[in-house]
Amino acid sequence: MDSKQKSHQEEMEYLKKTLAFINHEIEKEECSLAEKKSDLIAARKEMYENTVHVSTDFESLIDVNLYLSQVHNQISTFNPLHLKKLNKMKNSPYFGRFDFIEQGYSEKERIYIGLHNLMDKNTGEAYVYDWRAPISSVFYRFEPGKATYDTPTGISQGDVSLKRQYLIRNSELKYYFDCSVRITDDILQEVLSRNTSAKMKHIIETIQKEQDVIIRDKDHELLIVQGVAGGGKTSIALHRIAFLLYEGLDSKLQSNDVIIISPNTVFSRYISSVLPELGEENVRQCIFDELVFDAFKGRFGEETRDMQLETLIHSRTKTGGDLRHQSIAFKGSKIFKQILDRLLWYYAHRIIVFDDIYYNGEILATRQELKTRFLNNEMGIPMAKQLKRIESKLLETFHPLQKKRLQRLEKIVENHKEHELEIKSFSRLLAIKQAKAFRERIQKFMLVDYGQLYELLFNSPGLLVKLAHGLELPENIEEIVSSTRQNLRSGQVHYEDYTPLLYLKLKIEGNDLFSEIKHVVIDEAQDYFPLQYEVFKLLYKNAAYTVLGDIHQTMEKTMDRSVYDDICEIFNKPKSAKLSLDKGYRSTYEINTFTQKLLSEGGKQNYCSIERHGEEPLVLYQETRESMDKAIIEEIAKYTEQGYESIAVICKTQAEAEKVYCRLQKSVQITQIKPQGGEVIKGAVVIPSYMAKGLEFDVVIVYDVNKENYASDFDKKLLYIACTRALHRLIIYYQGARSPLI
Ligand SMILES: Nc1ncnc2c1ncn2[C@@H]1O[C@H](COP(=O)(O)OP(=O)(O)OP(=O)(O)O)[C@@H](O)[C@H]1O
Repeated sequence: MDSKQKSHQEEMEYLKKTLAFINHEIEKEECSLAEKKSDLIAARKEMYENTVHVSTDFESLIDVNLYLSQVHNQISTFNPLHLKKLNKMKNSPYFGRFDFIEQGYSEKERIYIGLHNLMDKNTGEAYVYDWRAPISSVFYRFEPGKATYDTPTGISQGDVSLKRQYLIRNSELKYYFDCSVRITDDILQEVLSRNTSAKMKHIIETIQKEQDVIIRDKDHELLIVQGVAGGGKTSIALHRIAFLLYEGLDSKLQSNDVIIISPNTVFSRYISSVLPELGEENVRQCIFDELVFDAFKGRFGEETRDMQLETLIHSRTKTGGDLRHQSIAFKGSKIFKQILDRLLWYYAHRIIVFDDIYYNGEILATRQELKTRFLNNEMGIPMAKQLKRIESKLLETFHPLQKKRLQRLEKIVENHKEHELEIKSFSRLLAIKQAKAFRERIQKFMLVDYGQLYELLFNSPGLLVKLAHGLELPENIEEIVSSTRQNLRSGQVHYEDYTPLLYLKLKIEGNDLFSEIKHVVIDEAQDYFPLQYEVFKLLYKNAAYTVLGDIHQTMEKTMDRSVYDDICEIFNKPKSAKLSLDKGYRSTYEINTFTQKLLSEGGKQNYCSIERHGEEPLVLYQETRESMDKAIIEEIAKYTEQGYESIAVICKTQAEAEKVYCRLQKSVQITQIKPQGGEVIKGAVVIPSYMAKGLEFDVVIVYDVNKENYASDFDKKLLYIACTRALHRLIIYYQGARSPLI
């Protein structure tokens, strides 16, 4: 037997042995779950038989409670998660191996890497190591030769003598091969050439070295990643969460302690399967719109981000379009944050007018005392809370006086003939009325409202400009102020006003929510303005942050890398790092080459494409809208027949998508992706460009890229986002004159 055959035989034996162990564990786990289930049923039955079902008697409620807590305990031990993990491992127990001789030892260890740890607790034999275990990092980071990895007690060194990859499916070894330098070879090529699915998939078998560095980073409280389109940012974010949950087992980091801020709900649904696939519970996901709407409790919030973008796209050619753009940029800027801070100062120092507080002829506090108490806020308590404290203190001194006041009122009433017979009741009535008036008098200057304060900024002539003294304002600030004033007066609060409103609310009222959040992941970071980051900081005060974005995928604004400096400055974490990902994994080489040309000269980036080849993108002319529809219908049929699983017709706006959908659906099976819809992104879909952000499709057909539709820089960005969604095929249609952007 030659060494190759011997090695093959060894691998087959190892797989057999591992599978036998997994089957044994599955059997054990099934028995244990069955036992727990019958105990649970018995406990419920016992509770049902031994307790009353309707009662007002306290004793019997205590009884019910005792039984209930027993049932709850049993429910909490009934956890099928481990069984699920084992079943996944049965399908594919591991995907990699390396042989390692730890420094100071002579024995070579075979380290097999898979989805989860698999260890025989009786013998201590480790069949498989979890891909997140410290030693597994060697697989992702080193070629054969010297290698190191972090352990809780320091850095371990050793020698890697072999590195091997496997494809095991349905418990069968399909193939394996030895790899040396990087995992960019056959398996990666094979994975990337597959068709996409309706849900995002995990990438643990082919994580690249530079991606692994980000996933396993534990040293930074703020990690910023600038990555090209398709560079794996979202994938990395999710794998990083899985890693942190694994690492955090000791520090009790749980899925509830982590939150992902996603660009929209379609995207949230798209990524929702990755963590469960990795055997972790899903973490909370939230979009910025939800954050503000929840905070405003229905007071503001008719316009969504999608609606804002639609308006911006449509208003390009209309008067006022530019003003809206400038207003959005200004209201999200660092300068506007400074103005809001000054507004808060101005309100506290100049606007709140305290009164002397009298009751029953005694002075409880002079206006000066109240003001000093209010401004002497060394602990930085939020304004509303500080006022509440002062109010409580005043009420504390007021309460004992109420009795005295009543006695005094009784005396006064006694002297009034018409109330002779009802001295007590009438005096009490008077006392209640006066107490109410007293409270109202205090509350007049104790209540501070963020909405009214925001209005004041735009309603008081010259106030904003005065507060902006020394700051650089946009040229058309007067127009921005007057249009905002008009909007606010007519009850229209635009999406760009939400962030400043929320900022004021959080500053004034403070925030006790989300204190449990320990890690925040912000994906599509380029979509947010500095003021939104200020809001994140106020919301998730104690959290660490992973921020991932691509400055080339902004929509309504232009951006450069300095945005990441702003983010660092805002979060102000002692340990932060900025990393880049320059390699695009999503699209073929030909599509990547095409999309890079869409970036404007100044916006060119270091870009490196994966060497996966496919057909050149097509730019096709159609004479009429009807012929364009017909051609698209034919393309969808053709690509569906060729086995492509997801085909997107990307339109510029929701309005255009709506119309295209209505026409196409008469001839072809197609779904329209709507902002709040629950559609699965599979088969053929119609979607507006901005909603396609973060998603990917086997085939992308961009609809009507003509001179009118795609002309401005803003349009160019939408076009870039649309085209970079394609994995295998990109087709661009236009009717009339071709857009100068392509
Ligand atoms: N190491 C990898 N192995 C296999 N596939 C990968 C790897 N890295 C990225 N991919 C694949 O590349 C595609 C793009 O990844 P992802 O969506 O995470 O990128 P992104 O940077 O968030 O893209 P965008 O900013 O354009 O939305 C996905 O299909 C993902 O599975």
